[in-house]
Amino acid sequence: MFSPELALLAGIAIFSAYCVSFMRDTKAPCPLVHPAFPYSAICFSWTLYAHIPRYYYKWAAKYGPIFSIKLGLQRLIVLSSAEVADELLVTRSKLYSSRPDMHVASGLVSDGQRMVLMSNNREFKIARRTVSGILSPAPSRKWRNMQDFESRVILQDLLDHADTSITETFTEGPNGKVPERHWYSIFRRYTTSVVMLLSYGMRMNRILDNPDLHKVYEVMSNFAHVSEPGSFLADAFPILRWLPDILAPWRKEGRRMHETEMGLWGKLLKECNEDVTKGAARTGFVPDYLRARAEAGLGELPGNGATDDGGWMRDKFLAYTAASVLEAGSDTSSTAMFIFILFMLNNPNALRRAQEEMDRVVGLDRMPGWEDEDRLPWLVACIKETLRIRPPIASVPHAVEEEDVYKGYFIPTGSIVVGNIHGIHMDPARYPDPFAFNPERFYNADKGLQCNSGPDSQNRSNYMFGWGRRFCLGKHVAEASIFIVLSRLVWGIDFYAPVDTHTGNPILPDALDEMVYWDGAVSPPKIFPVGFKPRSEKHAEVIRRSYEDLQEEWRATGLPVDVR
Ligand code: HEM
Repeated sequence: MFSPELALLAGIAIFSAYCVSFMRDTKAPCPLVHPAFPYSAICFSWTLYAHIPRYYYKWAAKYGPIFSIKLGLQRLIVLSSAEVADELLVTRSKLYSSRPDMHVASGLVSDGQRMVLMSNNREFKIARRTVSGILSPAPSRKWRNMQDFESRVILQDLLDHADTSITETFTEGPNGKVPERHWYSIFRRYTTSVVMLLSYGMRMNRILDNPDLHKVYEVMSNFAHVSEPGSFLADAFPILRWLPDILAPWRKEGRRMHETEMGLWGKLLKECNEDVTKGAARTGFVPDYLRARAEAGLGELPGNGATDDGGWMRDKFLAYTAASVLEAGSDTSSTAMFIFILFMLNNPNALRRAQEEMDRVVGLDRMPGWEDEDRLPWLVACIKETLRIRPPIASVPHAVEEEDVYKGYFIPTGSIVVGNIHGIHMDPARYPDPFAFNPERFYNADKGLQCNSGPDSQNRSNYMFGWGRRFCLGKHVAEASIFIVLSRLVWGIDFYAPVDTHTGNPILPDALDEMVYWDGAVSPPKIFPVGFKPRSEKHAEVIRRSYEDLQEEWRATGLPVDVR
């Protein structure tokens, strides 16, 4: 996204070098100013702009729980202690619940209809309320049936996959594309299928030769790319938005991407509406919504936004709200799973202890279920520690709707306020010896994964789901997925890294090395080879039988069987 703006770079680089500095304010004494800030020079190169989030937690260690950076005309305030983030993003959430103005990603690419990027306006509140209706604690349990089914598919897929990721050479595709035969694709199919089921009542029943799945990944990957901070100068310098088309290549590109997205999200909605009109028994957020809308006499409702009367979402708004659920729920959850596998391989004693606990509590004859969660405290502690030490999302931007003063710091309207999740998780006051992978800090025989991850601001084991009025809507679905998939993995599958034939050591990325992870809002580890085999013949038999039975269960629900 950098190249279309090259022509403008030279002049703007000089301007930005001037602009990139720690915040200077006139209204209040501003201890946020660090004139000696050594990183200003780095920011001279605009290409490094997008990489800034990876430095937040390091800067927090140096500059404290609240500091600010000025990037172009944007002011970024980074919150790196749980107390400060809770105070501003939760207690004062009335002021801090908007999103930064992303001209290209939100305005051009999403036509202003993408919920996750919306400011705290009427449309956003309508979307959030509607989506809560399917994702809050009670309704989210309804999807557990599908999470159970899809997690059984993962186990069979991993057995079939075996050493493929070790014996074949895989390289990461463009835009972080995952090769479809790599083991990452098995977990990604699961998470994408779960969100497709709950959004549209559709499943992704195959990985290979599945253009629909690839289309979803392509659109999600493009969107992730355009919504990264620093992708477009027009986001940071609003004056550029006035340039004519010939000098504003991002405009054409943004509109083109909007057409591509509507080719997917708009098409899914249209097909769903046709099914619902024909009386198909499809269930999920969108089909259920369309049925309710039709019953209210609004079968046809093209256009953007919501109706004045009743607040019914029009078609494009509905399509993008479902897209937001798909985008927010897919790669986030699979990233948590990849990170768990990486840390467990780096900490074999912790993994062994989790397997021993599993054998004691669950045994060989059946897979674990959610009812076992409270009886698997060591596994739960390992998952919690993984999510603490390397959250799938490192930071989230909110925007300030009205100026505010906090402990003498003046916070102007429009500032971007970043909840530095990774920084908070590395706060030694909260988590002593934060760089040590130590599940003991969460080991508690009485509590399951569901405990303490929010939104209760006083008592949280992690901050990966964000804060306040923008707190992740999919927390319950995500935690249920993470537990069911990882518990079944630990129960039934031995996973291992390839071994260096000369040294006899495992070939494994260092889970604590920053360079091992992709940049971006969601940052999974770069692909790495892992092999999978059943922990015993008995485990293999249970997995195979469960997979065969499952095909009948899919038929009974009217959903397509797995195709391999
Ligand atoms: C491990 C998995 C997940 C993580 C780490 C995660 C994390 C987050 C974070 C950090 C935010 C922004 C919070 C803020 O601005 O303060 C968010 C928002 C959101 N998440 Fe999740 N999420 C996950 C899974 C899911 C799932 C499975 C779904 C849906 C089924 C989902 C739906 C959403 C939605 C719709 C939003 C937008 C909320 C808004 O803008 O108001 N997430 N998530």
